Amino acid sequence: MGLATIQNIGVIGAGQMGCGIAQVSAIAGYKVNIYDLSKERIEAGLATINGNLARQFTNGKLSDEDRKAALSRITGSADLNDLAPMDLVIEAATEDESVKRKIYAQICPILKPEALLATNTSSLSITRLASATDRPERFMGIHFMNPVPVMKLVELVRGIATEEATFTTAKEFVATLDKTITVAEDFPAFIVNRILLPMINEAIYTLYEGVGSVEAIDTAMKLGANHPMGPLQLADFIGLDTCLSIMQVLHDGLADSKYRPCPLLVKYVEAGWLGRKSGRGFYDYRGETPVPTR
Ligand SMILES: CC(=O)CC(=O)SCCNC(=O)CCNC(=O)[C@H](O)C(C)(C)COP(=O)(O)OP(=O)(O)OC[C@H]1O[C@@H](n2cnc3c(N)ncnc32)[C@H](O)[C@@H]1OP(=O)(O)O
Ligand SMILES: NC(=O)C1=CN([C@@H]2O[C@H](COP(=O)(O)OP(=O)(O)OC[C@H]3O[C@@H](n4cnc5c(N)ncnc54)[C@H](OP(=O)(O)O)[C@@H]3O)[C@@H](O)[C@H]2O)C=CC1
Repeated sequence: MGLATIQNIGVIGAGQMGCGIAQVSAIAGYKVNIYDLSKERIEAGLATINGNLARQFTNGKLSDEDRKAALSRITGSADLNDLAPMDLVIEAATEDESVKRKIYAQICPILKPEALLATNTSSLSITRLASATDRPERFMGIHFMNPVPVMKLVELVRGIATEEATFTTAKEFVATLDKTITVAEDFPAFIVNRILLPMINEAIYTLYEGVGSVEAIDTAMKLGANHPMGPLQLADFIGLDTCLSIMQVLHDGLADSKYRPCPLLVKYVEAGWLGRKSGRGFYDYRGETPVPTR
Protein backbone atom coordinates (compact mmCIF):
# COMPACT_ATOMS: atom_id res chain seq x y z
CA MET A 1 0.00 0.00 0.00
CA GLY A 2 1.23 3.54 -0.80
CA LEU A 3 1.98 5.71 2.18
CA ALA A 4 0.34 9.03 2.90
CA THR A 5 2.36 12.16 2.09
CA ILE A 6 2.93 13.82 5.43
CA GLN A 7 1.05 17.10 5.74
CA ASN A 8 -1.25 16.67 8.72
CA ILE A 9 0.11 15.35 11.99
CA GLY A 10 -1.79 14.06 14.97
CA VAL A 11 -0.13 13.97 18.38
CA ILE A 12 -1.62 11.85 21.16
CA GLY A 13 -0.82 13.14 24.65
CA ALA A 14 -0.50 16.84 25.45
CA GLY A 15 2.24 16.34 28.05
CA GLN A 16 5.75 17.75 27.84
CA MET A 17 6.79 15.57 24.89
CA GLY A 18 3.56 15.79 22.89
CA CYS A 19 3.60 19.58 23.13
CA GLY A 20 7.27 19.74 22.10
CA ILE A 21 6.62 17.48 19.08
CA ALA A 22 3.61 19.58 18.10
CA GLN A 23 5.66 22.76 18.41
CA VAL A 24 8.60 21.69 16.23
CA SER A 25 6.25 20.13 13.65
CA ALA A 26 4.19 23.32 13.37
CA ILE A 27 7.33 25.45 13.02
CA ALA A 28 8.38 23.15 10.16
CA GLY A 29 5.08 23.88 8.38
CA TYR A 30 2.91 20.86 9.27
CA LYS A 31 -0.67 21.19 10.46
CA VAL A 32 -0.92 19.59 13.88
CA ASN A 33 -3.81 18.39 16.02
CA ILE A 34 -3.00 17.42 19.62
CA TYR A 35 -5.34 14.99 21.31
CA ASP A 36 -5.56 14.36 25.06
CA LEU A 37 -8.21 13.00 27.37
CA SER A 38 -9.28 16.28 28.94
CA LYS A 39 -9.92 19.77 27.60
CA GLU A 40 -8.00 21.19 30.59
CA ARG A 41 -4.89 19.21 29.68
CA ILE A 42 -5.10 20.41 26.07
CA GLU A 43 -5.58 24.04 27.15
CA ALA A 44 -2.53 23.76 29.43
CA GLY A 45 -0.50 22.19 26.61
CA LEU A 46 -1.45 24.87 24.10
CA ALA A 47 -0.56 27.55 26.68
CA THR A 48 2.90 25.95 27.14
CA ILE A 49 3.47 25.92 23.37
CA ASN A 50 2.35 29.54 23.15
CA GLY A 51 4.85 30.48 25.89
CA ASN A 52 7.71 28.54 24.27
CA LEU A 53 7.07 30.11 20.86
CA ALA A 54 6.98 33.55 22.50
CA ARG A 55 10.34 32.81 24.16
CA GLN A 56 11.81 31.75 20.82
CA PHE A 57 10.60 35.05 19.33
CA THR A 58 12.08 37.03 22.24
CA ASN A 59 15.40 35.17 21.86
CA GLY A 60 15.52 35.99 18.14
CA LYS A 61 15.12 32.31 17.11
CA LEU A 62 11.78 32.90 15.37
CA SER A 63 10.26 35.92 13.59
CA ASP A 64 6.92 37.17 14.85
CA GLU A 65 5.36 36.13 11.54
CA ASP A 66 6.70 32.56 11.87
CA ARG A 67 5.58 32.41 15.51
CA LYS A 68 2.02 33.39 14.57
CA ALA A 69 2.00 31.03 11.58
CA ALA A 70 3.20 28.10 13.73
CA LEU A 71 0.56 28.85 16.36
CA SER A 72 -2.19 29.00 13.72
CA ARG A 73 -1.24 25.51 12.51
CA ILE A 74 -1.85 23.88 15.91
CA THR A 75 -5.27 22.82 17.15
CA GLY A 76 -6.25 20.69 20.12
CA SER A 77 -9.00 18.13 20.49
CA ALA A 78 -10.43 15.85 23.15
CA ASP A 79 -12.16 13.76 20.45
CA LEU A 80 -10.01 11.05 18.86
CA ASN A 81 -12.22 11.12 15.73
CA ASP A 82 -10.65 14.48 14.87
CA LEU A 83 -7.42 12.60 14.05
CA ALA A 84 -9.13 10.76 11.14
CA PRO A 85 -7.61 12.91 8.36
CA MET A 86 -4.05 12.68 9.73
CA ASP A 87 -1.18 11.31 7.60
CA LEU A 88 1.08 10.63 10.58
CA VAL A 89 0.05 10.15 14.20
CA ILE A 90 2.72 10.27 16.89
CA GLU A 91 1.63 8.76 20.19
CA ALA A 92 3.28 10.50 23.13
CA ALA A 93 1.04 9.35 25.99
CA THR A 94 2.17 8.08 29.40
CA GLU A 95 4.95 5.45 29.38
CA ASP A 96 2.68 2.53 30.21
CA GLU A 97 2.19 -0.33 27.77
CA SER A 98 -1.47 -0.90 28.68
CA VAL A 99 -2.28 2.80 28.12
CA LYS A 100 -0.58 2.74 24.71
CA ARG A 101 -2.30 -0.50 23.69
CA LYS A 102 -5.72 0.94 24.55
CA ILE A 103 -4.96 4.06 22.52
CA TYR A 104 -3.98 1.98 19.45
CA ALA A 105 -7.16 -0.07 19.73
CA GLN A 106 -9.16 3.16 19.66
CA ILE A 107 -7.21 5.07 17.02
CA CYS A 108 -6.56 2.36 14.40
CA PRO A 109 -10.15 2.02 13.16
CA ILE A 110 -10.32 5.82 12.85
CA LEU A 111 -7.11 6.31 10.83
CA LYS A 112 -6.80 6.17 7.04
CA PRO A 113 -5.31 2.81 6.02
CA GLU A 114 -2.27 4.55 4.47
CA ALA A 115 -1.53 6.68 7.56
CA LEU A 116 1.63 6.07 9.59
CA LEU A 117 1.42 5.48 13.32
CA ALA A 118 4.51 6.14 15.44
CA THR A 119 5.29 6.02 19.13
CA ASN A 120 7.56 8.28 21.15
CA THR A 121 8.06 5.54 23.74
CA SER A 122 11.30 5.80 25.75
CA SER A 123 11.76 2.10 26.25
CA LEU A 124 8.96 -0.24 25.21
CA SER A 125 9.31 -2.90 22.49
CA ILE A 126 8.28 -1.45 19.14
CA THR A 127 7.51 -4.94 17.83
CA ARG A 128 5.20 -5.68 20.76
CA LEU A 129 3.44 -2.29 20.50
CA ALA A 130 3.09 -2.79 16.72
CA SER A 131 1.29 -6.06 17.35
CA ALA A 132 -1.44 -4.09 19.14
CA THR A 133 -2.12 -2.10 15.95
CA ASP A 134 -3.74 -3.01 12.62
CA ARG A 135 -0.65 -1.74 10.75
CA PRO A 136 2.66 -3.16 12.03
CA GLU A 137 4.25 -2.39 8.63
CA ARG A 138 3.39 1.28 9.02
CA PHE A 139 4.34 1.53 12.71
CA MET A 140 7.70 2.46 14.27
CA GLY A 141 9.43 4.35 17.06
CA ILE A 142 10.22 8.05 16.51
CA HIS A 143 11.86 8.90 19.81
CA PHE A 144 12.38 12.62 20.46
CA MET A 145 14.52 13.93 23.33
CA ASN A 146 13.41 16.38 26.01
CA PRO A 147 13.18 19.38 25.62
CA VAL A 148 12.12 18.69 22.03
CA PRO A 149 12.63 22.24 20.70
CA VAL A 150 16.25 22.22 21.92
CA MET A 151 17.58 18.66 21.60
CA LYS A 152 19.01 17.74 18.21
CA LEU A 153 18.60 13.97 18.35
CA VAL A 154 15.74 11.70 17.32
CA GLU A 155 16.16 7.93 17.66
CA LEU A 156 14.44 5.87 14.96
CA VAL A 157 13.48 2.32 15.86
CA ARG A 158 11.96 -0.25 13.53
CA GLY A 159 9.85 -3.16 14.72
CA ILE A 160 10.23 -6.56 13.10
CA ALA A 161 7.45 -5.77 10.59
CA THR A 162 8.25 -2.10 9.84
CA GLU A 163 8.42 -1.59 6.08
CA GLU A 164 11.33 0.25 4.50
CA ALA A 165 8.96 2.88 3.05
CA THR A 166 7.74 3.66 6.58
CA PHE A 167 11.30 4.07 7.82
CA THR A 168 12.25 6.30 4.87
CA THR A 169 9.18 8.49 5.34
CA ALA A 170 9.93 8.87 9.07
CA LYS A 171 13.56 9.70 8.31
CA GLU A 172 12.53 12.37 5.79
CA PHE A 173 9.99 13.80 8.22
CA VAL A 174 12.59 14.12 10.99
CA ALA A 175 15.02 15.80 8.57
CA THR A 176 12.42 18.51 7.86
CA LEU A 177 12.41 19.29 11.61
CA ASP A 178 16.15 20.02 11.41
CA LYS A 179 16.99 17.13 13.74
CA THR A 180 19.65 14.45 13.44
CA ILE A 181 18.64 10.82 13.54
CA THR A 182 20.31 7.84 15.05
CA VAL A 183 19.02 4.35 14.33
CA ALA A 184 18.60 1.92 17.21
CA GLU A 185 17.60 -1.72 17.18
CA ASP A 186 14.47 -2.73 19.05
CA PHE A 187 16.04 -3.56 22.43
CA PRO A 188 14.72 -2.30 25.79
CA ALA A 189 15.20 1.49 26.06
CA PHE A 190 17.12 1.64 22.74
CA ILE A 191 20.44 3.56 22.87
CA VAL A 192 20.08 6.84 24.80
CA ASN A 193 18.02 5.49 27.69
CA ARG A 194 19.93 2.18 27.88
CA ILE A 195 22.92 4.30 28.86
CA LEU A 196 21.35 7.36 30.52
CA LEU A 197 18.78 5.74 32.82
CA PRO A 198 21.15 3.35 34.62
CA MET A 199 23.31 6.42 35.34
CA ILE A 200 20.32 8.27 36.78
CA ASN A 201 19.26 5.16 38.76
CA GLU A 202 22.81 4.91 40.14
CA ALA A 203 22.66 8.57 41.20
CA ILE A 204 19.46 7.72 43.12
CA TYR A 205 21.23 4.75 44.79
CA THR A 206 24.05 7.15 45.68
CA LEU A 207 21.47 9.31 47.44
CA TYR A 208 19.66 6.30 48.98
CA GLU A 209 22.89 4.95 50.47
CA GLY A 210 23.79 8.37 51.89
CA VAL A 211 26.94 8.81 49.83
CA GLY A 212 25.89 12.39 49.11
CA SER A 213 22.98 14.80 49.35
CA VAL A 214 20.84 15.79 46.35
CA GLU A 215 22.89 18.95 46.00
CA ALA A 216 26.23 17.17 46.38
CA ILE A 217 25.36 14.55 43.74
CA ASP A 218 24.11 17.09 41.20
CA THR A 219 27.00 19.46 41.78
CA ALA A 220 29.45 16.56 41.47
CA MET A 221 28.14 15.55 38.05
CA LYS A 222 27.65 19.10 36.76
CA LEU A 223 31.09 20.36 37.71
CA GLY A 224 32.93 17.04 37.78
CA ALA A 225 31.64 15.56 34.54
CA ASN A 226 30.38 18.70 32.77
CA HIS A 227 26.79 17.49 32.49
CA PRO A 228 24.37 20.37 31.76
CA MET A 229 22.07 19.14 34.55
CA GLY A 230 22.79 16.99 37.57
CA PRO A 231 21.32 13.46 37.31
CA LEU A 232 18.66 14.09 39.99
CA GLN A 233 17.69 17.40 38.40
CA LEU A 234 17.47 15.54 35.07
CA ALA A 235 15.37 12.76 36.62
CA ASP A 236 12.92 15.40 37.87
CA PHE A 237 12.94 16.97 34.42
CA ILE A 238 12.19 13.69 32.63
CA GLY A 239 9.55 12.71 35.22
CA LEU A 240 10.18 10.12 37.94
CA ASP A 241 7.26 7.96 36.73
CA THR A 242 8.86 7.80 33.28
CA CYS A 243 12.30 7.06 34.81
CA LEU A 244 10.82 4.20 36.84
CA SER A 245 8.95 2.76 33.85
CA ILE A 246 12.14 2.77 31.79
CA MET A 247 14.11 1.02 34.57
CA GLN A 248 11.35 -1.58 34.90
CA VAL A 249 11.45 -2.24 31.14
CA LEU A 250 15.26 -2.61 31.30
CA HIS A 251 15.04 -4.88 34.35
CA ASP A 252 12.28 -7.09 32.91
CA GLY A 253 13.51 -7.04 29.34
CA LEU A 254 17.18 -7.75 29.99
CA ALA A 255 16.66 -9.85 33.13
CA ASP A 256 19.80 -8.49 34.76
CA SER A 257 19.80 -7.31 38.39
CA LYS A 258 22.07 -4.40 37.49
CA TYR A 259 18.92 -2.64 36.19
CA ARG A 260 17.03 -3.00 39.50
CA PRO A 261 15.09 0.26 40.06
CA CYS A 262 16.29 2.00 43.22
CA PRO A 263 13.70 1.59 46.03
CA LEU A 264 13.92 5.33 46.66
CA LEU A 265 12.78 6.00 43.08
CA VAL A 266 9.86 3.63 43.64
CA LYS A 267 9.00 5.45 46.88
CA TYR A 268 8.99 8.89 45.25
CA VAL A 269 6.69 7.65 42.47
CA GLU A 270 4.39 5.99 45.01
CA ALA A 271 4.19 9.32 46.85
CA GLY A 272 3.15 11.05 43.63
CA TRP A 273 6.38 13.03 43.72
CA LEU A 274 7.00 12.84 39.99
CA GLY A 275 9.44 15.72 39.59
CA ARG A 276 8.83 19.06 37.95
CA LYS A 277 5.49 18.14 36.42
CA SER A 278 3.91 17.42 39.83
CA GLY A 279 5.74 20.21 41.67
CA ARG A 280 7.96 17.92 43.76
CA GLY A 281 10.57 15.24 43.24
CA PHE A 282 14.22 15.30 44.29
CA TYR A 283 13.60 19.05 44.43
CA ASP A 284 10.55 20.98 45.58
CA TYR A 285 9.52 23.38 42.80
CA ARG A 286 6.64 25.06 44.57
CA GLY A 287 8.63 28.07 45.77
CA GLU A 288 10.70 30.64 43.87
CA THR A 289 13.75 28.40 43.53
CA PRO A 290 13.98 24.59 43.65
CA VAL A 291 14.80 23.24 47.13
CA PRO A 292 16.28 19.72 47.58
CA THR A 293 13.89 17.29 49.29
CA ARG A 294 16.76 15.28 50.86
C1 LIG B 1 13.74 10.06 28.77
C2 LIG B 1 13.92 9.92 27.32
O1 LIG B 1 13.21 9.09 26.69
C3 LIG B 1 14.98 10.60 26.53
C4 LIG B 1 15.37 11.96 27.00
O2 LIG B 1 14.86 12.92 26.53
S1 LIG B 1 16.51 12.02 28.21
C5 LIG B 1 16.72 13.74 28.50
C6 LIG B 1 17.64 14.35 27.47
N1 LIG B 1 17.79 15.74 27.78
C7 LIG B 1 18.83 16.19 28.51
O3 LIG B 1 19.71 15.44 28.88
C8 LIG B 1 18.78 17.65 28.82
C9 LIG B 1 19.97 18.08 29.64
N2 LIG B 1 19.88 19.51 29.89
C10 LIG B 1 20.22 20.44 28.97
O4 LIG B 1 20.68 20.14 27.87
C11 LIG B 1 20.06 21.87 29.38
O5 LIG B 1 20.04 21.95 30.78
C12 LIG B 1 18.76 22.55 28.81
C13 LIG B 1 18.86 22.65 27.28
C14 LIG B 1 17.50 21.79 29.19
C15 LIG B 1 18.61 23.93 29.40
O6 LIG B 1 19.77 24.63 29.12
P1 LIG B 1 20.33 25.81 30.05
O7 LIG B 1 21.48 26.38 29.34
O8 LIG B 1 20.49 25.30 31.41
O9 LIG B 1 19.14 26.76 30.20
P2 LIG B 1 18.67 27.94 29.29
O10 LIG B 1 19.77 28.87 28.90
O11 LIG B 1 17.52 28.49 30.06
O12 LIG B 1 18.14 27.16 28.00
C16 LIG B 1 18.88 26.95 26.81
C17 LIG B 1 17.89 27.01 25.68
O13 LIG B 1 16.93 25.96 25.83
C18 LIG B 1 15.61 26.49 25.87
N3 LIG B 1 14.83 25.68 26.81
C19 LIG B 1 15.17 25.35 28.07
N4 LIG B 1 14.25 24.56 28.62
C20 LIG B 1 13.29 24.39 27.68
C21 LIG B 1 12.08 23.68 27.65
N5 LIG B 1 11.66 22.94 28.70
N6 LIG B 1 11.35 23.73 26.54
C22 LIG B 1 11.75 24.44 25.48
N7 LIG B 1 12.91 25.13 25.43
C23 LIG B 1 13.66 25.11 26.52
C24 LIG B 1 15.78 27.92 26.35
O14 LIG B 1 14.75 28.73 25.89
C25 LIG B 1 17.07 28.32 25.70
O15 LIG B 1 16.83 28.68 24.38
P3 LIG B 1 17.69 29.83 23.65
O16 LIG B 1 19.02 29.22 23.40
O17 LIG B 1 16.90 30.09 22.44
O18 LIG B 1 17.75 30.95 24.63
N1 LIG C 1 9.85 12.91 29.68
C1 LIG C 1 10.85 12.70 28.86
O1 LIG C 1 11.97 13.21 29.07
C2 LIG C 1 10.65 11.87 27.64
C3 LIG C 1 9.53 11.08 27.50
N2 LIG C 1 9.38 10.31 26.38
C4 LIG C 1 8.19 9.48 26.19
O2 LIG C 1 7.13 10.30 25.70
C5 LIG C 1 5.88 9.83 26.22
C6 LIG C 1 5.21 10.96 26.97
O3 LIG C 1 6.05 11.38 28.02
P1 LIG C 1 5.86 12.81 28.73
O4 LIG C 1 5.34 13.79 27.75
O5 LIG C 1 7.08 13.08 29.48
O6 LIG C 1 4.70 12.44 29.77
P2 LIG C 1 3.64 13.41 30.47
O7 LIG C 1 3.25 12.74 31.71
O8 LIG C 1 4.17 14.81 30.50
O9 LIG C 1 2.45 13.41 29.41
C7 LIG C 1 1.70 12.27 29.08
C8 LIG C 1 0.36 12.76 28.60
O10 LIG C 1 -0.40 11.64 28.10
C9 LIG C 1 -1.71 11.80 28.58
N3 LIG C 1 -2.44 10.55 28.50
C10 LIG C 1 -2.51 9.53 29.39
N4 LIG C 1 -3.34 8.58 28.92
C11 LIG C 1 -3.81 9.02 27.74
C12 LIG C 1 -4.73 8.51 26.78
N5 LIG C 1 -5.34 7.34 26.96
N6 LIG C 1 -4.98 9.23 25.68
C13 LIG C 1 -4.38 10.42 25.48
N7 LIG C 1 -3.50 10.96 26.35
C14 LIG C 1 -3.24 10.27 27.45
C15 LIG C 1 -1.50 12.29 30.01
O11 LIG C 1 -2.69 12.78 30.55
P3 LIG C 1 -2.87 12.71 32.18
O12 LIG C 1 -1.80 13.54 32.75
O13 LIG C 1 -4.24 13.23 32.35
O14 LIG C 1 -2.73 11.25 32.52
C16 LIG C 1 -0.46 13.38 29.74
O15 LIG C 1 -1.07 14.56 29.27
C17 LIG C 1 6.20 8.59 27.08
O16 LIG C 1 6.08 7.45 26.28
C18 LIG C 1 7.65 8.84 27.48
O17 LIG C 1 8.35 7.69 27.78
C19 LIG C 1 10.29 10.31 25.36
C20 LIG C 1 11.39 11.11 25.44
C21 LIG C 1 11.68 11.93 26.61
